[in-house]
Order: sequence, then structure tokens, then C-alpha cells
Amino acid sequence: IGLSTTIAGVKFPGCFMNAAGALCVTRDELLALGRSKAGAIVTKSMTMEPRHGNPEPRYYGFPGGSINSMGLPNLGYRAYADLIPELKRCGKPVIASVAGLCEDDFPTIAEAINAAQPDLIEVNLSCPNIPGKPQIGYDAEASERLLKRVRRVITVPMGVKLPPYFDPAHHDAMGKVIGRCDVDFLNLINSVGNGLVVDPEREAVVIKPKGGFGGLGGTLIKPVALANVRAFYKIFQGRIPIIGTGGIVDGVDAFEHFLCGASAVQIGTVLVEEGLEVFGRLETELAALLEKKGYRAIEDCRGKLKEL
Ligand SMILES: C=Cc1c(C(=O)O)[nH]c(=O)[nH]c1=O
Repeated sequence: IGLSTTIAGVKFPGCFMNAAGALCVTRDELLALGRSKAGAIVTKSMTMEPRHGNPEPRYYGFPGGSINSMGLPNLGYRAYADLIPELKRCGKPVIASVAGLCEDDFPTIAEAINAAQPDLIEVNLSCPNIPGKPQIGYDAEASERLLKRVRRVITVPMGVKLPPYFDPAHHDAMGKVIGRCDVDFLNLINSVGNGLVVDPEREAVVIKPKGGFGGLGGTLIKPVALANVRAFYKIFQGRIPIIGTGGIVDGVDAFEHFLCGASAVQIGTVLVEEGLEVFGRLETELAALLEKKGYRAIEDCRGKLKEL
């Protein structure tokens, strides 16, 4: 069973990759991803200047998932632009994740990182952890304005990392925006923003930033992730490839994302908790599952979710 896939004309040797943010901030982390069985290298979302990020503890894993308020720790876009040629020599696609602290940052960073020619650029409209900054992805007009400015300066495939939406009216509104911005792929979803995890023993929050509020990931968000993959897959009738992210812990979870319409999947919490060996486990599990079900490749099951 081949687990390779193609997104916007770019061939991925494997369908599993890290989610931006998971083990991908430093040169060593990115090169380790290059040596691992990951099907791609995805950078941490980058900003104009290097950032330490929020005070620790800022990540907490627990049975069922994780909560984080990292605060965009990254090396700054210039460092990643310098790294991209070396990362591309690892023999798998390099996805540069672009963020910013304000709207004007995005086209500036995108133009500079495009010059380094990553295989794809992923525009992150969904960071939930910048104190005082609402997620751009929840503002349709701002999203459209930003994506059009970024599209003009990017010559490689451009994708969008969106937050979860919880109302079909929002799926439709964002679908219209995406349809007008010449987007090459979608990545659904980012963490479920501003959850709160409490430690009843200590009677305290578990992360320091924002009074303990942070983005939720892991198993508990899988139904939300699947709903968003399915909603946008149906809106675009499979014509815009989707990377499914959220709640993938084993091969069956990845299969569910493919059934809902994903062409590739990203992992965050399970990668942080288990380490780079998780890629081998997930590939083994998915290949066995597809074999058992009689599918020869991912595209044979993509979008085949049955309704009752
Ligand atoms: C880019 C910042 C993000 C962060 C962060 O750096 O706090 N955490 C997330 O769960 N998603 C993000 O998009």
C-alpha cells in the first residue's frame, strides 16, 4: 500500500506530517523531521522578528488531548528563509507556515519566504494565543483582504490554516472567501481556541499564559476537525485539496480524516507526546487498515464517507 499523496501538484512521499508548531521551531528539530518518516517538513508559524513566546508552563498534555498557549515562539522569517534550501535537500516537501502579529506582516513575510522557494506556503489565520489579538480566521473580511495581498506575492502553492468553525453559516461564509482568493489547499483545523483545563488537586489552571486559556488539541477535538474537513470538502466538491489536522492518534483516526475528504494529515499533540517514532507507527497502522478494507491507496477512500 502506497501512502504517498499529492497536494496542489506537489508529491508527498508519505501522508503524515507534523502540524506547524509541533517539534518544528529550531534547525535541529526541522532536520530531525527531515530524517524521520514524516512525509514533509512543516515549519513553526513565523513572524517578523524572533520570539521567545509566552511564559511557561505553556503546554500541557493530558489523557484525551492537550492545551497550549505557546505565543508563537519562532526564529523569525529570515532564519527560516535561510534554512529552507537545506531543508529541501532532505528529499521531502517543505511547507513554510506564515503568521504575523498584524495584517501587514503577512505579505512582507510571505514575499520574503517565497524567494526561498519552499514547496508550499501555509498562511496561518488561526493563532488563538496572541494576547489581545482575535483570530483572523474568524473575521471573513480581514481574511479575504489578507489572503489577496499574500496571493499576489507568492509564486508557490498557497494554503490556508483555518480555525474550527461551529456553524454551517460560517463554513459557507469562509468558503466564499476561499473561493475568491485562488487558494491551492486548505489545512483544517488549528487548535480549538481558548479552552480551559483545570487541575482539581491543585485547584489551579495548568498553563500560565492568559489565565490558563489555550488552544485545545488531541483526541477530544477529532469530531470538530472531521466536521470542518467534511464541510469544506463538500463546499468545494473535492476540488481544493485538504490537509486534515486534529485528533489523529492512530491509523484509524487518519482513515476517518481521509473518508471525510482529506488528502493528507498532520499531527500535533500525538507527535509532541510520542516523538518522531510516531510516524512509523501511524504508517503501519494505516497501511494495515487500508489493506484489510481492500483499498489500494488513499485516493480510493478519500471523501467516501457514507451518509445514512
Ligand atoms: C501560530 C500560533 C499558534 C499557537 C501558538 O504559538 O501559541 N498555538 C496553536 O495551537 N496554534 C497556533 O496557530
